Amino acid sequence: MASESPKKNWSINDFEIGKPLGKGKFGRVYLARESKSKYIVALKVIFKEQIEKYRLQHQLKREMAIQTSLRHPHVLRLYGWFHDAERIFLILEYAHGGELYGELRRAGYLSEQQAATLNREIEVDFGYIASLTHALAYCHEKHVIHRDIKPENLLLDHEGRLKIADFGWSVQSTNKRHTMCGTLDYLAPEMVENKAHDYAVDNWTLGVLCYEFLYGVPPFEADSQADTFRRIMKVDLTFPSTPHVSTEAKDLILQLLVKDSAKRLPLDKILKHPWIIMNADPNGSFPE
Ligand SMILES: COCCOc1ccc2cc1OCC(=O)N(C)CCCNCc1c[nH]c3ncnc(c13)N2
Repeated sequence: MASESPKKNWSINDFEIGKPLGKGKFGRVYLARESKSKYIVALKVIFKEQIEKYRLQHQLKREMAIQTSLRHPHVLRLYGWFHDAERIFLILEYAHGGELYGELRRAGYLSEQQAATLNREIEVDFGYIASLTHALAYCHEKHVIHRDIKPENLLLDHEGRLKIADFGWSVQSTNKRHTMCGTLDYLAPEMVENKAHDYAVDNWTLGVLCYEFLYGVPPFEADSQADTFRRIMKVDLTFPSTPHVSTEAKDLILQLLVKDSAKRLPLDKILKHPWIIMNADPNGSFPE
């Protein structure tokens, strides 16, 4: 849409607003249609008062500049934005399948194929960990660390392909970062300690998500944030004795949930890990 047409000064009058798609920390997301082209989009409405209250103007500007510049099949497109007196509107690619979170909660946990590389139902290779790894490798190449990957920021398109949304906490990494952000469950030890951190925080989060896809709960879940904090700092990781999780899956998780960020399995090695290979399409089509 916006990528075809010349840059336009959009306004809310250019869109017909549809059903709400969900509510995030700073705004709601709506289904919407651009009136002339009938192009379906998601419109995220953020109240300026909220952004000003938490002094997040610069962060939001950085997030929008980052997400506009990213072009990857597993990164949700930000086509453009506009604002009025009270609100900022983000014009986004619409993910018809909604949040991966919903699918995980409905299923309880995912099969190893779906989590790793392949979803047999649609015979299309876009398993979540492989897709996420490709998307993160692309972001890291562009010096972007996401830092806030969690199931509610992972969306599914109409074919069930994963799309990462909400780069709200992402940063252009020039040097080690010192900003505290996000919920604790998915944060690496160096993040929860608010220490210097770099790209490897996203590798840690991949390990957390891999565990949660397979067991249905994040690895360091606890009754209080303080206890989650303690479990992350100790890397207090246990694997429930369930038959459906292979030794290879546990090996990959153990190679990602490593306290020393320099020792976490690099993204290119994840795609060559036996668990990814053994779950790849038996017809040999390797993950993208
Ligand atoms: C600063 O903001 C940067 C952009 O953040 C987002 C862009 C698009 C989003 C969600 C984003 O942030 C997270 C958030 O607002 N929620 C968790 C609540 C809504 C969940 N979306 C549900 C949803 C369903 N089909 C969709 N198609 C496209 N985008 C969607 C959704 N959501």
